[in-house]
Amino acid sequence: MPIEQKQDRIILTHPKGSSAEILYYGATVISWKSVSKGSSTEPQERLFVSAKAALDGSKPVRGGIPVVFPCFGAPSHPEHTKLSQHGFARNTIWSFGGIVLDNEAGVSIRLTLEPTDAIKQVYERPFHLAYVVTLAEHQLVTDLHVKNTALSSSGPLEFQALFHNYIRAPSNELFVTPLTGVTFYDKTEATDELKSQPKVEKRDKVDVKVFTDSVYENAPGTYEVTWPSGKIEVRTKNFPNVVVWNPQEQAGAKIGDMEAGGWERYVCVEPGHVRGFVSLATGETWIGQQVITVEE
Ligand SMILES: O=P(O)(O)OC[C@H]1O[C@H](O)[C@H](O)[C@@H](O)[C@@H]1O
Repeated sequence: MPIEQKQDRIILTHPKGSSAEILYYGATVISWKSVSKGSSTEPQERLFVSAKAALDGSKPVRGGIPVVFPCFGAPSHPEHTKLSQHGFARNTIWSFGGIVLDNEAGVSIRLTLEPTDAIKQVYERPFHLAYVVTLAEHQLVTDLHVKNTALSSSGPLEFQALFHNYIRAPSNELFVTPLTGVTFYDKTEATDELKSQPKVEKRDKVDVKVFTDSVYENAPGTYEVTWPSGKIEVRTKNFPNVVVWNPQEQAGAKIGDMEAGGWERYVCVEPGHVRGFVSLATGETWIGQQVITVEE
């Protein structure tokens, strides 16, 4: 069955062998298996999920593709003061919104989220989110549609959004490109003042062999993660920023739901709009998209 609805998740299966699993909790993609382009080997897992990750809805999933909305990191907007880090989209149960495609070009479903009672306690703005996950032979596509459903008198909806991709790859052997010359903010710095000082990326190939938490500003929008035996491309629309994060042991050992040495098995390459806010007029819809492709 190409689209199987279980109690807590949806499983997509493509006729050419790839598959994906999406939890209703957080609309979190927790598995994407795809074959390599030139080989007939079994489909391989392309995302990292910590063996210690909670998948029961008790906390955001440590791995896969959590959806970050409406704030990235600690809240900085006056309307977000009661929100927790990375907002509520990643720790709320979404609803099934239907099958979008079911053929060889793509197997695709939609999940939706509107303010729940719990969200209304901490966030006053009305909104409608639709998240479409599409599986192709060598590709996974995710689209987030944000609609401002408020009355016209309420002013624009201001939000941040990001796809927190945990890409499975050996972190000490990989490079993220092309980021040369791009301005970034280094969240590994010790003080807020240093964190807010722009730096310019001088490396042709960005590695994550040391604790890395960099927010690139006017980023090119298409990224490659390359390691000796593999390559993944992340192509994006409407996301001017990208975050590259790997805690290495220095910060990773302090993360309660990180498996031992987990930081050696992934890099987070997170396309988003997180410097400043998207400003969305009443009745309008904003769409952010990524296309992740296996290139080896
Ligand atoms: O632990 P979490 O709330 O899931 O956040 C995990 C990480 O997300 C992003 O990559 C941020 O840039 C990091 O600063 C943060 O540590």
